Amino acid sequence: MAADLMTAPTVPAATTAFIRIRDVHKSYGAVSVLNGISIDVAQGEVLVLCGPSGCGKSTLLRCINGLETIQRGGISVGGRNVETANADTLQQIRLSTGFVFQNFNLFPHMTALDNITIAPMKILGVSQREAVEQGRALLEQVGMQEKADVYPFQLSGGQRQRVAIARALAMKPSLMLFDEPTSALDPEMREEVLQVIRKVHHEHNMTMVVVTHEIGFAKSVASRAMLLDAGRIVEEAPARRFFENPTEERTRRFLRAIIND
Ligand SMILES: Nc1ncnc2c1ncn2[C@@H]1O[C@H](COP(=O)(O)OP(=O)(O)OP(=O)(O)O)[C@@H](O)[C@H]1O
Repeated sequence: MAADLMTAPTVPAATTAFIRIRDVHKSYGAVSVLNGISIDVAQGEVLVLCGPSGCGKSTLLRCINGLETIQRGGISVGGRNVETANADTLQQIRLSTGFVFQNFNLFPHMTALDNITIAPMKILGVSQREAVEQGRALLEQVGMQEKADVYPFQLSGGQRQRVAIARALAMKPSLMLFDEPTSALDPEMREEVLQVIRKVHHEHNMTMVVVTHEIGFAKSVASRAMLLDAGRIVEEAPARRFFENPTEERTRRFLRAIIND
């Protein structure tokens, strides 16, 4: 017994990487966009990704769920290798990853509720009754229960984004990727969407990678933050330290620029 205890692994479960990114290189033709990115994200961790326009943030998100192929390196999600995955595995990785975009991408001809129920019914084979029940519960979770039968054009930007988050959650993802989810919104609407993301993380302990320049949000939710510049990691640190006391001059300059923006 004592010997077992002494030889028991000492690495805590929390350090197990849910996303493992190793030396990733990605280019579009002759243009190198990601130049050797390596980072792990643990289960339940929130990683905030920031950096100047064109530095490769969206490309990295798309590589994580296999929407883009990489030229070198490796990415695994939940123990599944993305770059060597066959079509079935790739489909599983994508289905278990919720992707929330800057511009919502809701189906304009469908109500809020139909936007949420369509994929679980068509892709997962969930019955209409169950999908509607679950859809209404998700609308309630994002504070949109009154708007189930309303079309996207009748909603504010913040409300559309909350429906988009509920739609992603309807697929019961184990990972959520957010690509600048609040940058198309005015300040008041930003806060309502950020609250919903905080709540989702809190209630589901979901692993998240969030491209955002919302410092207050990042400090309150993110475990870690990272600055990308020209496809390279400039700095990666616990979120509070990253935003309050960064090591790199490039990070300090970037943070000053977004604060003054
Ligand atoms: N499909 C594509 N084909 C060719 N070049 C692309 C493609 N997608 C992105 N790029 C280029 O890759 C670079 C990185 O783009 P990406 O969208 O990842 O940057 P970003 O950091 O998310 O920028 P932003 O903050 O402006 O959204 C840019 O120079 C962009 O023009």
